[in-house]
Amino acid sequence: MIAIDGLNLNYGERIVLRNLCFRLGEGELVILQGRSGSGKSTLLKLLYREIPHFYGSILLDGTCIKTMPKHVIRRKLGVIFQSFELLERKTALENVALAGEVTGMPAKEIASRAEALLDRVGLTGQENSYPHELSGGEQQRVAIARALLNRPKILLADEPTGNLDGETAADMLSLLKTLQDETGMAMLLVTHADLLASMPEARLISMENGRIVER
Ligand SMILES: Nc1ncnc2c1ncn2[C@@H]1O[C@H](COP(=O)(O)OP(=O)(O)OP(=O)(O)O)[C@@H](O)[C@H]1O
Repeated sequence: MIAIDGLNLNYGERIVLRNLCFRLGEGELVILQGRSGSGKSTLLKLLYREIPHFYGSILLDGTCIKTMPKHVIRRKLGVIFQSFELLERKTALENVALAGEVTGMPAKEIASRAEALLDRVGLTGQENSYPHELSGGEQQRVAIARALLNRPKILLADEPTGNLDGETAADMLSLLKTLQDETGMAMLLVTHADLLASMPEARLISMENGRIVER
């Protein structure tokens, strides 16, 4: 589903990714670790095209991502961030709905999917709350619902529990794992947390010297 070969990326003089190769298969769960500043977020940003320029090859379902319109990538890839990144002036439901608006989904379908997803992540009754009225864990649940609205085949999660306390973080990871099992999507999870115990089936990789190393 994702095939990366010979990926190189510099920020000025700083070489971040060097000749990186990586494969993510259908339904696979991969945990990416590595030192701060090693390039983990950069790799995810390249995948969802927040960073448009790079040297090398990134294929998504066999197609080079440089040739794919952004809305097509958004349909294939869901993304969750450490800082949730919800729009403050929009309600939980509106934040989730946005993901369907950018990919051109019909309004009726957006509404029914968004409500079902908020329900699924445990936010029934809070559809009309604004982000500042929600706890960190609840905001991350909204972000998860938003990431799943387009039923992506791949979920990218960049430190999704970094801003949550230990217990809430564990709940969030268990929710992500359950949703992954239910949907069959692949998941690439960047995290510092020690998850081996809670996700024993995960493939563990790390970013070292600009490359991916299997662990
Ligand atoms: N926009 C940018 N301009 C210049 N340098 C950048 C930019 N973004 C990231 N970097 C640098 O690229 C390197 C990799 O950053 P990246 O955020 O990918 O690391 P990371 O592994 O995700 O780190 P962390 O675990 O701390 O989030 C770092 O040295 C960082 O300072």
